Amino acid sequence: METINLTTVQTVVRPRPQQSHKGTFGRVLVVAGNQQYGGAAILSTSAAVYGGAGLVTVATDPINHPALHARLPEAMVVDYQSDLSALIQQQDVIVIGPGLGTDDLAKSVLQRVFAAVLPTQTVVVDGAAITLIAAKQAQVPKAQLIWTPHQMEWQRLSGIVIADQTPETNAKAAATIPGIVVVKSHRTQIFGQTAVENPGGSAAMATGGSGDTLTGIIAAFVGQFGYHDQVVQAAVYTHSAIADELAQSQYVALPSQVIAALPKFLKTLSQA
Ligand SMILES: NC(=O)C1=CN([C@@H]2O[C@H](COP(=O)(O)OP(=O)(O)OC[C@H]3O[C@@H](n4cnc5c(N)ncnc54)[C@H](O)[C@@H]3O)[C@@H](O)[C@H]2O)[C@@H](O)CC1
Ligand SMILES: Nc1ncnc2c1ncn2[C@@H]1O[C@H](COP(=O)(O)OP(=O)(O)O)[C@@H](O)[C@H]1O
Ligand SMILES: [Mg+2]
Repeated sequence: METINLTTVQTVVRPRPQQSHKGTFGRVLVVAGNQQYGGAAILSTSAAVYGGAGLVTVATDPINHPALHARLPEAMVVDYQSDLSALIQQQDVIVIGPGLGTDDLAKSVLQRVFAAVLPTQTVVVDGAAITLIAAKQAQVPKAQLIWTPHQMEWQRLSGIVIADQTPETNAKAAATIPGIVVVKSHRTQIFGQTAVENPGGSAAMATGGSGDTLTGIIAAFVGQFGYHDQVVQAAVYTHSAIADELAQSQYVALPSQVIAALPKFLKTLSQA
């Protein structure tokens, strides 16, 4: 399997056009975070903001609102149980699933969001959203989809047990699923028009919230650079390349540190 190539990443992340405004760089809605997993909502939303998305809103449980306002004043915050349909219409990218849970409330949020999504929008389907779809608790929406399962979620979605997940079996299963599939592991594989493996990342990333963070980076990249294989590849590469830099001097690469490093890393990439 070919690996993600740095030249591709540099082609995606270009300097920002000066004649621009916040609307130029994508509107992102993150639907995430139940009462237990507010951190997942904070990480995904922060990664979208620090990854350069122009306007970011998070729909989450009200218990998470004060923390979000305090940690991330750039983001707008709404109750995920409110009617989100008008808000959804305004978005370019919707992330759904990080820390959403799999109870009835999560199901109802997921079903209502999917019912409002437009075919021209990109939906990043992660975590609990994948688990619920795999359990046939929600239908796959007609949209530009990006799936980000870890190996256990991929097992649920594809039916391939982790021990049997190889580039060949994964590619075959991904071909039956609409959109781009990012099978996350210690060597993440990305299946779209092309199939590539991410050469980066390490055990320093094996800590809760790493995947939540990736969803926000992907959303920010699609919001700025469009829905393409190469854009998703660039997001996966960026996530692990920053963690690799941190891991040179740290035992763990904390997701919030990866997020904090995004603006500088992207500036350097854009100047290459
Ligand atoms: N701060 C927070 O609020 C956090 C919230 N989280 C949320 O918690 C929910 C449950 O997520 P989990 O992923 O823990 O639960 P899951 O039940 O989906 O999967 C975790 C299980 O899969 C196993 N596994 C095997 N291979 C794996 C691989 N390559 N990568 C990851 N796991 C692998 C793990 O050992 C574990 O037993 C998600 O919605 C997630 O977004 C987590 O992201 C942790 C942090
Ligand atoms: N040992 C490892 N080597 C490389 N990357 C890893 C390793 N462990 C985890 N990662 C990366 O960290 C992320 C974990 O995602 P996920 O399990 O969904 O995390 P969470 O749901 O806790 O946020 C993925 O991008 C995965 O590729
Ligand atoms: Mg996850």
